[in-house]
Amino acid sequence: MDDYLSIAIPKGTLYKDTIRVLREAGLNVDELETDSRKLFFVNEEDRVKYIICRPTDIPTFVEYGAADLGFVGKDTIVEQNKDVYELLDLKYGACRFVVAVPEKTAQDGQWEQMTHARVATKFPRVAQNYFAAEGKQMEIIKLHGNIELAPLVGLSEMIVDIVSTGRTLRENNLVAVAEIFKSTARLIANRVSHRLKNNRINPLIGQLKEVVGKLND
Ligand SMILES: Nc1ncnc2c1ncn2[C@@H]1O[C@H](COP(=O)(O)OP(=O)(O)OP(=O)(O)O)[C@@H](O)[C@H]1O
Ligand SMILES: O=P(O)(O)OC[C@H]1O[C@H](OP(=O)(O)OP(=O)(O)O)[C@H](O)[C@@H]1O
Repeated sequence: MDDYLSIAIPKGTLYKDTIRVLREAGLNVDELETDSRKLFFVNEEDRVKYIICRPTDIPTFVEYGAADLGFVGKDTIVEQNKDVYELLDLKYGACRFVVAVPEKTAQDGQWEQMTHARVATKFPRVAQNYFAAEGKQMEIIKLHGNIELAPLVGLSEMIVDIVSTGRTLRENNLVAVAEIFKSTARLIANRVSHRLKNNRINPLIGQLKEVVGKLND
């Protein structure tokens, strides 16, 4: 194990806020702000390696130790249930897991009687656990995106998905009928790195805590 700290950064929705908190925590992230297609950067001065990943792959990189640390949504952590250590709630990337149904189904209360409906989702474990706890045996249909499409075209009766502003649901005539849990971005660590690189990781956690505290004042 070398003395570099490797950090997995999610592309997409969480990218900008992640870069921002790292910069404010004192790291030089200039290279990550260029319009580049490079997926791996090394900053020799900070002795940090940056790995640019798909958000859903972050827990895998961290679990295997390809990255010591990762930034990822709580939704993804819960869904994947990997053997990683959750260190910090970063507060940004706020969204909610909901069950949503077509407006009409919500209005006539039909969805509450449904015990064997089809549920489209990107998060089968979350959906399965939720409905099991409700005593409902739904058929979970795994999709990889644009989940809101499923009820519109008859693929499913309902969906389990994350909602932030609610715009996507509204524009597709869907209504949230139950909240499963709230999610924000988290800092996760590989279990071995967390022990062996604590001299690098602990100061960064301290800095990040301060940054997150300030951003939420
Ligand atoms: N609309 C949103 N508002 C706030 N946070 C969101 C929103 N959508 C997603 N997130 C958060 O950002 C994380 C990454 O979402 P993003 O849409 O960038 O990637 P993805 O398409 O889900 O991942 P992948 O490309 O690996 O399938 C989510 O897991 C969630 O925590
Ligand atoms: O409430 P809103 O602010 O409209 O945001 C919610 C949307 O954001 C996420 O989609 P994402 O952009 O991750 O795309 P995806 O459908 O491919 O997962 C989520 O799956 C919703 O579709």
